[in-house]
Amino acid sequence: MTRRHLTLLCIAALALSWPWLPEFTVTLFSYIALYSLVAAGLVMLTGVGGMTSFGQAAFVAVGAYATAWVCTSPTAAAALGGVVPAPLLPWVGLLFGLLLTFLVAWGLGAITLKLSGHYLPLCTIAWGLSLYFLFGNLEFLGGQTGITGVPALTVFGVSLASPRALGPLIWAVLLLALWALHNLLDSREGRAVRALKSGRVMAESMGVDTARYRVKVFVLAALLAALSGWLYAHLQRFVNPTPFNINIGIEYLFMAVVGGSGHLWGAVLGATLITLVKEQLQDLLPKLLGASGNFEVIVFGLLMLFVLQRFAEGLWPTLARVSGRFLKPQPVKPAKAIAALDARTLPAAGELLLEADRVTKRFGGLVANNAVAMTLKAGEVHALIGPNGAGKSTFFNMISGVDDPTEGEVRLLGAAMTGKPSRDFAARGLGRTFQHVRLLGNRSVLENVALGAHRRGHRGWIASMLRLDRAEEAALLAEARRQIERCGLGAHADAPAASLALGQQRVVEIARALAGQPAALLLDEPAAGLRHLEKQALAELLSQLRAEGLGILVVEHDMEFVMNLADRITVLEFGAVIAEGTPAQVQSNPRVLDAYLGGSDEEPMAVTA
Ligand SMILES: Nc1ncnc2c1ncn2[C@@H]1O[C@H](COP(=O)(O)OP(=O)(O)OP(=O)(O)O)[C@@H](O)[C@H]1O
Repeated sequence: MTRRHLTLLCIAALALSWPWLPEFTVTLFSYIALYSLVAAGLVMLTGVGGMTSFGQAAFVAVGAYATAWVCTSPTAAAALGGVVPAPLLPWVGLLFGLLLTFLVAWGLGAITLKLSGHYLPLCTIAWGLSLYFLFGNLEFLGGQTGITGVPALTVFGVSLASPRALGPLIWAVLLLALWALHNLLDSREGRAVRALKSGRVMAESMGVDTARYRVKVFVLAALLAALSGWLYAHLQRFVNPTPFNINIGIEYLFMAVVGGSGHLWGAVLGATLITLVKEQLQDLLPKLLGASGNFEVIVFGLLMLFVLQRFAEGLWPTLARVSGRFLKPQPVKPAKAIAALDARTLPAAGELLLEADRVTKRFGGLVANNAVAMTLKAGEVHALIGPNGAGKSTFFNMISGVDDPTEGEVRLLGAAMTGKPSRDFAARGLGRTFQHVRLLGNRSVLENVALGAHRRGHRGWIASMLRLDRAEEAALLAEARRQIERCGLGAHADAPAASLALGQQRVVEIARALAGQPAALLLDEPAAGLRHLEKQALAELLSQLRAEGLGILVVEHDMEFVMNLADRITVLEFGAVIAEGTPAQVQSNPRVLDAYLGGSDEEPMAVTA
């Protein structure tokens, strides 16, 4: 039995037993599905996208209040001109709620998602509280009393007035949402969302518009919360502000984190556990202690501490590991059609790729780069060397769009790039690696490398969710596998990136850059951490890429590696270029010897040719 079979079996068991389950259990299961829907949005936002939100309860409220108002308010009835039949009003409420949520979430996201660190979670608390108090204070929404008389949902003339009747719809919505989210995560767009967690610089360098993706994930999570709110309003048949306060927002986050915030099924597991444990504690503790009070909150808090201490990634990964021992792996179906990916015509050897024209960078009074001029041509390896603190990384940032020069200009394939973000550099043909490896450690090498080809595909979120992107996805994965094999890591393609040695991870970064089909490749200390034979293999790979016409700029401390590989070398000291030329010219340059050895009388640079 595979994991998919087990999932289908559980769903079938729940569906078949539904008519015979006690009323109380049916209600409990319906609420579990409602909570799971919000928690699944939080998995996408927090676990996958790396943005913590305590304020999701407010979006549940938007969905719930929107439909309650549309279905009960005379103003809404007048606005609809009395033409919408009563059974259709909840569906108008759904559309209205989703639209409102979309606008509110887009607005809030555009303002707050630029914040990093603890500022973003604090902001989510702030707007979570604001929206909660807003609902409680608006007269037309019934103030603290709320709105009563919310009608039951009607589907094809059948009234879903009881939890037993509405529950199957709630579960169907949840399962459909999980299916769509699973598909999204298993796609080019999902990889881009995952990349958000490892920081703006890496994702942007792969061509991902991080600001846009952050807002999109935020809106998606908010829409799922609003959908839950809509179902909640028609299950409960009244709404008031209490279930949408900040405590509940924190509880939703707990559900995602306890279940496993990086896993969609973790949301369902977390929602189930927390709902059941709370329920049991509320019953059990007063009996045990012989007094009434909110004791369950105290025990609940302690249980949370225990779970998070023992299972930092939530319970789902452990459950999946244990169950994996008894389940067969899911067979991988080969994709039917291979779509063509975007391909660029690479410049001819000798053509100018990258040009830094008197690039200066000042940090306050410190001049990290002082009018640095440098070029990179197709079909050459150009090395940038210099002692620690010489300004190499700063320059690397200038020519890759991570930072803007204070003065001077950077041109890529003839286009002025100053002030443009890294993703525009990637789009124009620049691939790069990082001094400190930036991979998605728990994703496979294949997925990491496929991220490098992000810009070469086009299918969007909806196509990904509906699995209409399979041909393109197969092409992206095939391209990633080709680059992995080209870099000599074929045997590791399906292993998690973090399981590889550091040297191999650096090569994975090169494969990832190559997947974007760059014309210019910038490598930040590619030989660091590599053993002798690995360095030889890397040098061979880079020589081969040079022969194919790529222009390669290497920032490197390993002089033997540089001198044996580079065609030209630029030497930086105190932010300025002190020498430029062939390895032989640079090795015999007195200023270079001075910079490295503190005096030209000393031994020449320890380099073997
Ligand atoms: N964001 C920053 N703010 C202030 N100073 C900075 C910043 N980034 C770099 N510097 C300073 O600029 C100078 C050049 O640093 P940079 O990291 O570019 O050198 P490097 O040649 O890459 O050094 P290493 O080989 O050790 O990586 C250093 O004095 C550094 O302290």
